[in-house]
Amino acid sequence: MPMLKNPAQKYKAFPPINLPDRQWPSKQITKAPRWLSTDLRDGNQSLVDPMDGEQKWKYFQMLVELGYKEIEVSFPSASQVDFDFTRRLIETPGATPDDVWLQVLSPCREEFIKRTIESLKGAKKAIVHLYLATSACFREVIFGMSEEESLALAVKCTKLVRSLTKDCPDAQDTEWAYEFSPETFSDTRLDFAVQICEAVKEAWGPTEQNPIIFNLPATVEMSTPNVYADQIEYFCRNITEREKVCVSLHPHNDRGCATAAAELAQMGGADRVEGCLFGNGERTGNVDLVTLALNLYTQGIHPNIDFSDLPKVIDLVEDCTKIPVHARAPYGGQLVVCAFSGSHQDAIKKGFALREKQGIHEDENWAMPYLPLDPADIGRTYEAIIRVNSQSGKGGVAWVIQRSLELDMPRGLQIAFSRVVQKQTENLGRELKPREIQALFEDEYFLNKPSRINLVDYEFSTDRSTSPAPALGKSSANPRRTFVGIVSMDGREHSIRGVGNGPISSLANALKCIGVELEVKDYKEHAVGRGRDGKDAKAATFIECIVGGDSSGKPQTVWGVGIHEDAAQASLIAILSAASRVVNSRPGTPLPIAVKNENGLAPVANPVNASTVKVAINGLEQAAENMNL
Ligand SMILES: CC(=O)SCCNC(=O)CCNC(=O)[C@H](O)C(C)(C)COP(=O)(O)OP(=O)(O)OC[C@H]1O[C@@H](n2cnc3c(N)ncnc32)[C@H](O)[C@@H]1OP(=O)(O)O
Ligand SMILES: CC(C)C(=O)C(=O)O
Repeated sequence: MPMLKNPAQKYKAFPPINLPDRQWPSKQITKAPRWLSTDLRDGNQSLVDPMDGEQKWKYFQMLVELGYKEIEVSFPSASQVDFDFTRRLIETPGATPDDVWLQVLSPCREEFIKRTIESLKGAKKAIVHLYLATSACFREVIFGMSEEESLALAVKCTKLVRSLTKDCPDAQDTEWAYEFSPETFSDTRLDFAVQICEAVKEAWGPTEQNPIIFNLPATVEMSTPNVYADQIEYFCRNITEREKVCVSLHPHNDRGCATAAAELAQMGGADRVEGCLFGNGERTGNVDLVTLALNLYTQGIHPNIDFSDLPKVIDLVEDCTKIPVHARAPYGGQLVVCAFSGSHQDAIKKGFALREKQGIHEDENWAMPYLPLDPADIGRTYEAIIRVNSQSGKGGVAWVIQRSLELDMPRGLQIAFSRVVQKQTENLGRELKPREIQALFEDEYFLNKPSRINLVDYEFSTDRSTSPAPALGKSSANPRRTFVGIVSMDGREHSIRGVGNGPISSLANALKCIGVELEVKDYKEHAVGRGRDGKDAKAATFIECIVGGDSSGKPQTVWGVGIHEDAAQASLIAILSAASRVVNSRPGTPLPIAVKNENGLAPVANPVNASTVKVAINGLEQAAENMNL
């Protein structure tokens, strides 16, 4: 059947509440409400496979650890599992902390109420919760009961609970509280909701110290959240002896507005909120207690619930409910602290850099583009924040390399490497994981494998008679340097020689002998790793080179990266990394090399083996001492 052309013939708009002097819109939430977790009741009753005793046990312990002080643990008259679970919580020494209230639910039926209260025998603190239909729809459809009959039943059952609990001489070991839910409050004539609660209040006889809980459920969410807030404010203003009443909310999420409804209704005067972690519960679920708590937290109000290790909570909830937390669920969803898109990544990276630069302590002043909460506060790692796919830009790639290798890439290198990543993400048609990006970087710049070109042995000499010329980062007073050495390329050794203003440029010049023409354009270095006393620190060098020209004759930019304990060696490695990339970019591998031995040095033909590599390293270490970059 198609959707109706005129839905008004079937569905009626929810009428607004006549409350012209409503106060809640200008109120602010300034403290955490009393929380009631109904994960083990409303959450559990809506699962495909309700939790068994062991799962409920684990879940209860987690709720206690998180800081919940009121927990609806069961519907004891419904099943033996629920009854036995309630008994286990009471009978197992230490299972229920002294400051935790066990709440149980029962319909307004005498035999069910008796069984329910039987399940609570010996509890330290217990809340008996009854519910009864009060809305016209529910009364008429479920019971065929008038308002008067409904009120009479509520009073009768409340008196029964009272006689079996706080008035019962045998039940004095327990501190009793009572909760009544007019169902569905949000669709009940407001004056009747107040009237039935007045009657129930009188029947129970609450005190200021032990107020009666009126839980006002949006059993089915039927209106915009402002209407619920109006209803709650109306109730709070009209119920008498307000100081003896705790007004509780129980929003469901049929319209997807449960969080907003709970927040606006607290502004309307409510004291307490019932819900489930990650919004589990009937149909679209109960209001999400995680969202509510962390919404408060990000307003600077501690919710009195500790979500420092949210991933652990998610694991247990998913394990017990068999319902995965949605990837986009507020705060907990896998993707909610991740940025894939370039501009988001760029903003977040800059935000973290600024925090570091300004020396802002991790516990202070959070002002981060796109991230309303510091992921570290809820046990989420920064590694997961920026993820790289084809929508990502240089900022995200740079973030990953920064966090994995501690390399602060120059902007030009970020741009160059992000093209490599982009190509790979498009080729694979998927996200690249940080370790894959790291591997791609190490591979691209020869950080974890030998370069195509390696130094076997070499030395520098200084020619003080040569007139000085400005060199990169050098004073013009520097003498000319000559590089003479042996490099291996694809297993063949070659003697090379070059001159320049310093070691970098003389090596670059020498590489012409093997057909690689590089002009060093820019050079940056920084320390990596902060070992004690800087001892374990390494130098990372980034060198930007201009290469002679591609087939169209256009000069190309090539970056090389070198990392070494010694800064001088790091820069030579960076040059070789750039040179190897030039060689790699040429068609055919290994290359037929046109060796230009312009200095008259004969190529050395023996291939590289382990011992020559060792010689190369020793040679580099020795040479470093003499180097003046
Ligand atoms: C909004 C909520 O979440 S309320 C909580 C809902 N949770 C549950 O229902 C889970 C546990 N429930 C159960 O195990 C069963 O429904 C039981 C044990 C409570 C009752 O089982 P049964 O007697 O077989 O009845 P059934 O499951 O068909 O429930 C409907 C009956 O409950 C009655 N009922 C519904 N709500 C209430 C209430 N608040 N007070 C009294 N009776 C009620 C209905 O009128 C109906 O009675 P009828 O059979 O005389 O017409
Ligand atoms: C029992 C009541 C509070 C309930 O679960 C509801 O109305 O949704």
